Amino acid sequence: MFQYQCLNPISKVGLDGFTNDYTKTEEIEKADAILVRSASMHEMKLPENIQAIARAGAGVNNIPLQDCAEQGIVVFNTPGANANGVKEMVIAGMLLASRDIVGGVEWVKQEKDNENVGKLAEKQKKQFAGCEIKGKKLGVIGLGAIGAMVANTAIYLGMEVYGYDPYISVDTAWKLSREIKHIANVEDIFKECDYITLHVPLLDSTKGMISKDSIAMMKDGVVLLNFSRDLLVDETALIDALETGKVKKYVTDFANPTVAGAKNTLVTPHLGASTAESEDNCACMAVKELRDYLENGNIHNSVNYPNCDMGICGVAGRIAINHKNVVNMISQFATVLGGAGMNISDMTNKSKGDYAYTLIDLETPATQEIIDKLDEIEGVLKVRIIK
Ligand SMILES: NC(=O)c1ccc[n+]([C@@H]2O[C@H](COP(=O)([O-])OP(=O)(O)OC[C@H]3O[C@@H](n4cnc5c(N)ncnc54)[C@H](O)[C@@H]3O)[C@@H](O)[C@H]2O)c1
Ligand SMILES: O=C(O)CC[C@@H](O)C(=O)O
Repeated sequence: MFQYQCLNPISKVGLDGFTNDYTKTEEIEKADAILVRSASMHEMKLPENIQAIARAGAGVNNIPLQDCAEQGIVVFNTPGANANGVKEMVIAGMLLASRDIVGGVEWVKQEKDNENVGKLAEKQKKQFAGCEIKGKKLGVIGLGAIGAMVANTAIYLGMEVYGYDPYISVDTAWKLSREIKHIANVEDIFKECDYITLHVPLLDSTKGMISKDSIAMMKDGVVLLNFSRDLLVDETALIDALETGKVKKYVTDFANPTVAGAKNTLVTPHLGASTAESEDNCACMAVKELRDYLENGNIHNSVNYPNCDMGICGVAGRIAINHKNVVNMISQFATVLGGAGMNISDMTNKSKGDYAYTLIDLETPATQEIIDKLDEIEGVLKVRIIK
C-alpha cells in the first residue's frame, strides 16, 4: 500500500491512474510520494518516508533538486505534457501584441450604452490597428518541447523563424521544420527578430538572459514573449525599454508587481498549462512515473536521478539503492548480498552527475537486515525493498 500527497490540485483523470493500493493523505509524514504543480517546496522539510516527487509540469525551479537528490528522493517532471497548451498561448500572445485587440475590446465595452457605437467604431478603430505576423521574423530561444512546437506553428503562419538552442536534443531536432533557420549565436536573434519568445528553463545560466545589454541590441519596436519564467528577464531594464517604445510589447505569463500595471505589457496569470488537456496529460504522466518507481523501482523522466528500467518486478526479490556516484559502490553491495548468501539474478547501475541508482534483482526476497547493512555503506542515500 502506498500513500501520496498533492500540494496543488491535480487532475482527477490523472489521479484515477492510481490503483486501490494507493490512498491520498494530507500528512506528509505518511506520504511515499508527492504530486506538485507550482507550489514552492524550497522551505519544506521533507521527511525520510518521501521516496519521490512528481512535478505535473515542465519547470522544476520550485523544487530543491539537489537537497532531494541528497536525501535519495527522486524528482520527476512531465516533459512535453503541457507543451501544446503553452504553444497556443504563445501564438495568442503574438496576435494580441500585433493589434491592440485587448484595447479595442475594452473600448467597445465602454461604449456599450452608445447607440452610435457602430458608427463611432469606424472612426476610432485606427487607434487599435497594428500589423500582421505573416512575413515577420520570430526568434525562438530554447527549442525543447514548447519552443519546437511554437517554431513549427509559426512557419505555418508564414513567419520567418530563427531558432537558438545550443543543447537541443536529437529527438527535438528531428521534429523541427527544415525552414527554421538554425542560429548559433543568440545575439543574431536579438539583432534580427521582430518577435522574440523564450522557452528555456530557469537555471543559474539562463537567469537574466534578457538584460539591459541584450535589449539594447534588439530592433526598435520588438515584441518580447515570456511564457517560461519571469526571472529570465531583467524586468526593470525592460520597463525602461517599454517606456521609450524600444520594446513595443512584453507578453508574459508571470504576474508580479513590476509588470502587473506597466505600460505596454500583456500579463496573464500563469495560464500556459491551464487547459483541461494539459492538466490531464501532466497528471497522467506524473502518476505513471510515480507508480513505476514505487512498484518496480524504474525511473523515467527524472531531473535529479538517472533513468533506469528493469521492467515490471516479477522476480523473487528486488532492491533499489539511491547513492552517490563514487567508486567501489557495486562491489560493496555485492559483498553485503554475497555475505548473506543472496544471489543476484540481474542488476542495473546508472548515474547522472553526482548521483547514481542501482536496481538489483535477487533470487530470494531481501530482508530488513540486508537493507540496514546496505544503508550503512558510505555514499548510500536510500535503500528500498521493492519486493
Ligand atoms: N507558462 C507555463 O504555464 C509553462 C508551462 C510549461 C513550461 N513552462 C516553462 O517553459 C520552460 C520550457 O518548457 P519545455 O517543456 O519546452 O522544456 P524543455 O526541457 O523541453 O525545453 C527547454 C529547452 O531549453 C534549452 N535550453 C537550455 N538552456 C538554454 C540556453 N541557455 N539557451 C537556449 N536554449 C536553452 C534546452 O536545451 C531545451 O531544449 C520550462 O522550463 C518552464 O519554465 C511554462
Ligand atoms: O502547473 C501549472 O499550472 C504551470 C506549469 C508550468 O509552469 C510548467 O513549468 O510546466
